[in-house]
Amino acid sequence: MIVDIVFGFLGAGKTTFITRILNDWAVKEKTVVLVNEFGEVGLDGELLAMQGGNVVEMPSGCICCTLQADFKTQLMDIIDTIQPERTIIEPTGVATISQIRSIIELQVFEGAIEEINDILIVDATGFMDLYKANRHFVESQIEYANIVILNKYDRVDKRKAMLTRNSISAINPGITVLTAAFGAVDWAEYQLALSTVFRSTPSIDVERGHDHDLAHQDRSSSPANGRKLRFSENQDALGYESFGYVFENLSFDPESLDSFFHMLKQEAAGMGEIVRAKGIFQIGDKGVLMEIASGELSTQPAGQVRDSKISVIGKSLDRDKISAALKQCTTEKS
Ligand SMILES: Nc1nc2c(ncn2[C@@H]2O[C@H](COP(=O)(O)OP(=O)(O)OP(=O)(O)O)[C@@H](O)[C@H]2O)c(=O)[nH]1
Repeated sequence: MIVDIVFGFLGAGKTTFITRILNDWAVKEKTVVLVNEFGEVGLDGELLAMQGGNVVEMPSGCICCTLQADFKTQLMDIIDTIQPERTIIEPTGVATISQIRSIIELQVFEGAIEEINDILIVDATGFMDLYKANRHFVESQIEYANIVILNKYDRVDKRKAMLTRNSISAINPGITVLTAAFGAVDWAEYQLALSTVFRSTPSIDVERGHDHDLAHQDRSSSPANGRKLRFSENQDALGYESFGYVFENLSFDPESLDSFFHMLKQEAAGMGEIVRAKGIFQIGDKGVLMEIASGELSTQPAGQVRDSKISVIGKSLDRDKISAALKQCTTEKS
């Protein structure tokens, strides 16, 4: 089995790239996608399953620290029961890649896993700011990567693109950097880059990147507002906190939702510093996916939605304000 670890910061485009692998590269049948999300309220698994992917979800924790044992068991289970040719792992946007590698490289997987590819998705629009704010985290990601996909290339000018490329090369000289918009790489170029990777043990100090004692503390998980609204929250060592809601049997008003997401995006609205937000909502008999990533709001149809849900990640989140504003967007399902 080949294992592809598709990692990268929150909202960089990991799910978008994996969707490309499944749809454009025609590897769907023999591939399992193992998804681990930052917040307890996960959406990526559902979105990938909508694409017809064979998805295994590991929400509420991080496979690089709190869920290490579960991750090992899950991987063994996938190998024993599904026997795929390829397993694509999408860790949380704040995961430490070296910890994930150390599990996959355990003796118990010897013989079952022939190749491990570390594919880093970089958001070209936000890389320089992220690097300034979290230097060690970014350096460890780039030093561990076999290949970097510089995504969101459609949203940067030539100067910024060049600056970002140069910074990546300065951290890991010789690493292949492929550019992409919406994860669309040239598969021949991609495969060639992976086949020529020199697989050595990275020389980074793994303890630098991520404090595992502090990482992803689950602060509480309590039911709120009865049957219709389930609430959960989570905190990470990089300083990001997350919380989410699952809305059972509620429909949403599209205009109120649109205003809510516009407000969420503006720090001045007092809801906190939002790094990532994504939600799928039922609007009448339709579903809609609304997201904030790299400061951009996007909305697209999402097919049939079972339960509406939202996950918000950022700093200094005002949960009361956010949840009050969200409640204003709901309507009873007819
Ligand atoms: N303009 C632009 N938007 C993109 C591109 N790639 C992804 N997006 C959008 O960026 C947002 C985040 O993409 P995802 O693929 O969900 O990112 P992710 O890394 O899986 O996000 P998390 O799992 O939440 O960390 C979505 O709204 C995508 O449609 C791109 O190349 N250009």
